[in-house]
Amino acid sequence: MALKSSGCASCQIGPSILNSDLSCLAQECEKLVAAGADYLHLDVMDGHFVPNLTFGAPVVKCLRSRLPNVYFDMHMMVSEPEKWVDDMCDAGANSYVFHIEAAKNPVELIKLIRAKGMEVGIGVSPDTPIDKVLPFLEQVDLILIMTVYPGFGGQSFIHKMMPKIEQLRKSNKALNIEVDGGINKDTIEIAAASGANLIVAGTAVVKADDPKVVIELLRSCVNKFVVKS
Ligand SMILES: O=C(CO)[C@@H](O)[C@H](O)COP(=O)(O)O
Ligand SMILES: [Fe+2]
Repeated sequence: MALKSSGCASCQIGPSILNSDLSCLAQECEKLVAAGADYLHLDVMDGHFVPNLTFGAPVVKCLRSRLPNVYFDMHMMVSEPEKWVDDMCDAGANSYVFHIEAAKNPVELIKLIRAKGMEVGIGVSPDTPIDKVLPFLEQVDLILIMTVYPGFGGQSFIHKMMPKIEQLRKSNKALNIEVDGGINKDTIEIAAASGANLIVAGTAVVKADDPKVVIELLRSCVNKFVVKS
């Protein structure tokens, strides 16, 4: 799988492993892939940009050895995103999504990530206006719109982020717009109708009795809107 858009923003479902059983992460990842995940969304937190810690490149490297063909979408909730580009690339990351709030020089950072052969995304926290990323749309593979405050899984979806997604979709039909936070069977419709096509879902998928059913439900909902756009 690759995120690169080929003229239309196709639906892809990327479960977040943040709330899975971290004592057996590789099996949890394998389970999600078997359930139909298109990619895995890996949340890296540094305890500084966000008030939580998760994991870094060594864990990603171990997962890569167990899951050689799965796309790893790195959501880098870190204060110094330029610092981890090489390590994440060497560990086997496919995309590198930094937060606009943390980037001192977004243009240079985009170049650095591209030079390492990874796809590039920019994340936007809830309090950040969408205007901050508009200058970079042509240079990136995806924009990640946070629909919770970054830092923890299992939070409630913030509906008032939808105008950001609508504005992006209006400006570009082919842009990959990733939505992250509080996505479940009740919130997917509004996120998809607003224009999101890359769907991150943590709790709703990993805590489900049958993750496959939830992934299929999310996909069929998004596809209704992707086909129409
Ligand atoms: O980046 C984050 C949180 O900071 C997310 O990726 C969440 O981990 C998604 O989990 P749910 O909100 O779906 O439980
Ligand atoms: Fe995330």
